[in-house]
Amino acid sequence: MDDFHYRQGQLYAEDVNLDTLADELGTPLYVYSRHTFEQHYDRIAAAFAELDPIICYSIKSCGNVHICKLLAERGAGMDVVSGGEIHRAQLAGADMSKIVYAGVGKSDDEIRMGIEAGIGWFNIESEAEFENIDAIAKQLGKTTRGALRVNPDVADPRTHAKTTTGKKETKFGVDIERARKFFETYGKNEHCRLNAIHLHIGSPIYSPEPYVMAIRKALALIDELRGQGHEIEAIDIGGGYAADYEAGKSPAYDEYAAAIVPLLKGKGLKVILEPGRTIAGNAGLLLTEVQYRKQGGAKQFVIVDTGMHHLLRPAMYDAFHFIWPTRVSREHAPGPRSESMDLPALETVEIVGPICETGDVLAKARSIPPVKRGDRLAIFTAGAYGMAMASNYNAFPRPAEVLVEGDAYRVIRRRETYDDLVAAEMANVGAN
Ligand SMILES: Cc1ncc(COP(=O)(O)O)c(C=O)c1O
Ligand SMILES: N[C@@H](CCCC[NH3+])C(=O)O
Repeated sequence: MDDFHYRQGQLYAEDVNLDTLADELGTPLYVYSRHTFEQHYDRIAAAFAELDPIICYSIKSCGNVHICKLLAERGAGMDVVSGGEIHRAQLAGADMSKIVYAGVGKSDDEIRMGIEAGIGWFNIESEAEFENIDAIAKQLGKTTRGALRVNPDVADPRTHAKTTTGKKETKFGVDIERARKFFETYGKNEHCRLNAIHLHIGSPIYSPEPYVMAIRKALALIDELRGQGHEIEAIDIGGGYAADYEAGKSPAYDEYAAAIVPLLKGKGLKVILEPGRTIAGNAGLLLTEVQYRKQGGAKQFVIVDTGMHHLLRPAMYDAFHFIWPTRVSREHAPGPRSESMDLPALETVEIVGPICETGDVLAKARSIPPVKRGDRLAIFTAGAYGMAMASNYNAFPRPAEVLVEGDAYRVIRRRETYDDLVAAEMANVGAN
């Protein structure tokens, strides 16, 4: 059974009734299922088991320390993109040798932090960055490892322009031609040993084909480099595996694995994966309460107590999130989650938040069962890039996060207060 499911018309996370939870903890509230996190991690590990990969959970998708900890305890490494994420991984007790660190703008302090922590690989995005890492390692009297991020110039046509990273014209990585020169120039440097290739082509990638094309290009490059005497130990194939925003739209892990594993088997390469969304997406939802109803022209607005400040994806990428009340009548017990649900007595509404932006829309022209002030709605598949991208815009405190474990739950991040909003500003108040 899905960990988020309806029983007699009431929404549960595992064995916890979400209306009762909202009565206790208030809304807006991010709710995660521990079981879903564990299942997703275990399933992706099982699908790729033949390769014995390092699965580096991409912290940026949902970085709560408690979540990182439960995945680290299952053996996950971590994919990080900043010093702050290294800090989170350290607090979660992750094995530092299983940390990969990507990002085009790593600062000197962050590089030092990574080297001193003993991370597995820096995923290197440019020549200037490589030189800097090598120089800093030398100053510290240490060695580290580098994986060159190669931009294979492939993309999934269904991936939003703002989240595709595998095309030539993005800021990420270097193209294959430059990669050859990169190894020629830096392949023998000692302080940062360049011995791996990194790919990350975008997110979400809805079919295995773009991975296959990218990996084929990377393997051809690795053959060439090995032919020239370079030792290549690892290939990091990145993240991007889809989550079920709408039922049945994303491939199962086995489908990705069936296409990818045969390409990489027996190649003498340590394989690294960086899944984020596919582990966290369906493991979380955002609970919200209807504040008001309002008519505007021909539109019926349902105004809720959350919005783009807590879940930016609809405003930023026109992303679809299935939204449904926490209490429904039998006829509205949700069937397949999709944009076009053919059920009786639905109402077409705009679900909007309280932010002073016209773009603060969670769902446009969406059919849902009729709701009134005080009813609660669940915004599904919000575990990835939900709380992680939340802000305090308009000085709204961010929601609490709660982790459900069977019939129990733990608040893993308390709700912010108004004092939290100004805490970092208070030190010098009155000092000028
Ligand atoms: C380098 C890198 N690795 C991994 C990920 C995780 O992607 P996803 O959450 O889609 O698996 C991202 C984000 O897209 C990324 O930039
Ligand atoms: N943040 C994005 C995707 C980009 C992932 C980071 N490279 C999302 O919500 O879907």
